[in-house]
Amino acid sequence: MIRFTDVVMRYPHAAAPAVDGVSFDVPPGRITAVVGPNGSGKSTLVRALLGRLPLERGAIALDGRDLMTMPRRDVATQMAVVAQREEPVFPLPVPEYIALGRHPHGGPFSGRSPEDRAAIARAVQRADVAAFADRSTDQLSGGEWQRVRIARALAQGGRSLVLDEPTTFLDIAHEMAVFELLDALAREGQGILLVSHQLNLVARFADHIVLLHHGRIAAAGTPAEVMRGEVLERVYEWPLVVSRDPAVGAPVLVPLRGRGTR
Ligand SMILES: Nc1ncnc2c1ncn2[C@@H]1O[C@H](COP(=O)(O)OP(=O)(O)OP(=O)(O)O)[C@@H](O)[C@H]1O
Repeated sequence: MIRFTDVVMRYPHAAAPAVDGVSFDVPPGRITAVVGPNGSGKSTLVRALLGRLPLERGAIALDGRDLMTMPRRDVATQMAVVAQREEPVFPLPVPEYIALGRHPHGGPFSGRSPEDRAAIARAVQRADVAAFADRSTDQLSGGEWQRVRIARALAQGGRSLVLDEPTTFLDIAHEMAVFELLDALAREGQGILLVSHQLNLVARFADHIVLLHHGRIAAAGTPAEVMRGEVLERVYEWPLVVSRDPAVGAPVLVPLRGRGTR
């Protein structure tokens, strides 16, 4: 489980914190989604998990241990992260890139043990990237690269999986496949932390939604509790309505045309 407790984060020389007093849990067996407008602090929380930015205040615990002082290799065996952006410094064959996910688990031959090979094969199958196995990472479309990065995180394994906008660049079928995959992983017991702008899909798949606004939690709870028109309209500063989609039985947000017109 990942636990954020009163987390405050500030970029160097910034007047205001990017994350300001945020507390929530990412328990096993659940999809916890963090949503909010551009610049609301979502990726900054992920940067903390990656150890890229220190906390000004508060704490982040990973399965009860202080994440900020844990050896990064220990962190990597328990939590896999698909960051928002990542360009490989040099091209790698796709299977070798995915095998990097096994690196924290072993020594110099990591990626080659029977256990590693099984984890990699399963990740390739679940992320549906077998078709790119003979390519290198610089020969992929944006969506294909995204899926290969998800495969690397699945190969890495661990009890927690963190994904920052994993369906950017994906077409409808592959986007749905990723949400279905996250749902399956959660039902198998993984704790999923998902940052996404896809509010309607989040409302269908997430168990718990944390809505950030200017670095603070504007609302948190079940999709029905957070997907309320007046809350979302205030946070996103755009006229919208929230209704219930009879086809899928989940709240659905419809942005309206033009500011102030209904
Ligand atoms: N490297 C940085 N240096 C200074 N300020 C930054 C830096 N990265 C982000 N910020 C600021 O911190 C705040 C939170 O940014 P963050 O990237 O966490 O937003 P976000 O919610 O992930 O947005 P988006 O939806 O656009 O990805 C914003 O005000 C942003 O301008």
